[in-house]
This record gives sequence, C-alpha cells and structure tokens, in this order.
Amino acid sequence: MANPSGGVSGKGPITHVIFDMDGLLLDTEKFYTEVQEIILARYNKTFDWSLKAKMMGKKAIEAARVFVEETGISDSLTAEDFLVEREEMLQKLFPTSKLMPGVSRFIRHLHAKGIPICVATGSHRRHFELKTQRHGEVFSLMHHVVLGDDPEVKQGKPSPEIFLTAAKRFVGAPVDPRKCLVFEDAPSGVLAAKNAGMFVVMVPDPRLDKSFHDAADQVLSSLLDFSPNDWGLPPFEDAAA
Ligand SMILES: O=P(O)(O)OC[C@@H](O)CO
Ligand SMILES: [Mg+2]
Repeated sequence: MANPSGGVSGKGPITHVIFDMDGLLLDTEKFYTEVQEIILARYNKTFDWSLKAKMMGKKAIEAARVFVEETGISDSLTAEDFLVEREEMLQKLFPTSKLMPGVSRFIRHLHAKGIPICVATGSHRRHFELKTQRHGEVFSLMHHVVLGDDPEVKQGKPSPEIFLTAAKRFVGAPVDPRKCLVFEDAPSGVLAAKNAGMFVVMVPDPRLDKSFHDAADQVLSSLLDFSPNDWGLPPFEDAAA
C-alpha cells in the first residue's frame, strides 16, 4: 500500500535508483529466448518459461550452465560452446534493441530532478555496447554502469554483489541500501536486490510464473505505471496529482 510520506508500506523515502538493463530498460530478453529456442530445436527440445526464469538476469556463463544442464544436453554441448554458438545470432540482433515503454520519460525525469541513477546489468561490456548503441542519449544520463564482467562482480545475480558495487560508486557513498530502489524484471535480479537489503520494483514479463512476484516490494506491468510518489521520489510534472 502506498504511503504518501515515504514509500510503499511506509518504506523509503528513496534517494538513489538502480536499473537492471535486459528486459527492464531494453527489450533484449526476447533475443535470448529466440536464439535459445533455435538451439534447443536441434535437440528436439522446446524452450519454456520455467527455464527462462532460471537463466534471465544471470551472467552469460552462469546462464549457459543452467541451459545445458537443465535441458540435459550437456554431454553434447558444453556451456562454453553454447555461448560461442549463440554469439553470432545475438550480435546481429542486439543492435536492433529498443527501449521498454516508459523508460525514456522516467530516466529523463529522475535525471532532471537530480536523483542519482545507474545501471547494474549481468551483460558484459561487448554486449552492452551492442545493445546500447542506439540509446546513447538515455544511457548517458546514468551516473555509472556496472557490468557483469566488472572485476568487482565475482558472482552474478542472485548474489547481491552487483547492486552493492553499484551503490558504492555513487557520489557520497556509502549509500544506505534501504534508500536504494532497484528496478528488475528477473527473479534472480529481484533476489539480488533483496539480498543487498534494497527495495525492488519488479516489472516482469507476463509469461513469467506469478510465484516469482512474491519476493518483490512492488510489481508493475509496465514502467508507465510507476508512481514516484509511492517511494518519496519527485512526482512527474506531466501527470495528474
Ligand atoms: O542483468 P540484466 O541486465 O537483466 O542482464 C542479464 C542478461 O545477460 C540476460 O538475461
Ligand atoms: Mg533483466
């Protein structure tokens, strides 16, 4: 329940915001799904959302291990070979990435109001560059970006490492994790944020099992539905009060 003086259920107010990237800022999760469906079809297997839920948000090699092990193809295809195989297809798709609905308006709003914002993504540098090449303007508003291959991030989500590293890099750090709000689409990312002691708004794909919503502090069907006031953040000026 929203509390007008602070956050949801009286939590907050929030001073810093951390964004996941794939599936939250960018519509890139569909590319992974497409490529993984193609690879699995060769083994006469189908890719489903219970497997997707276990892979999304993780570092590439961690997700690849889940993929070959859970589908039972690890004797024929190693996690490393799977990554090589999907790479060519992904490299063609990533530059066509689009912003998710509401992203541009929300990022510009937070930046204009002086709320420090950053990105914490499981994606490594090379993929980050391909995915964001058409979105430089929006990403330039981020105070910093923490990538999956950052030397300080040894373990991917659901480890809290990436979000704690992101919080440490804001000006005036350390930032109290309870004043940080994370936006995530993936179950592993929601858990990582909670493991870091932060608040998390989940914007899940509707095909994801609803049981994964339970760990989040708030669940939205789109960033367009986010109300900054729920978290003690400055309200949109173009919205009705
Ligand atoms: O952490 P995000 O930005 O979702 O990236 C993970 C990605 O490599 C695919 O799931
Ligand atoms: Mg994500």
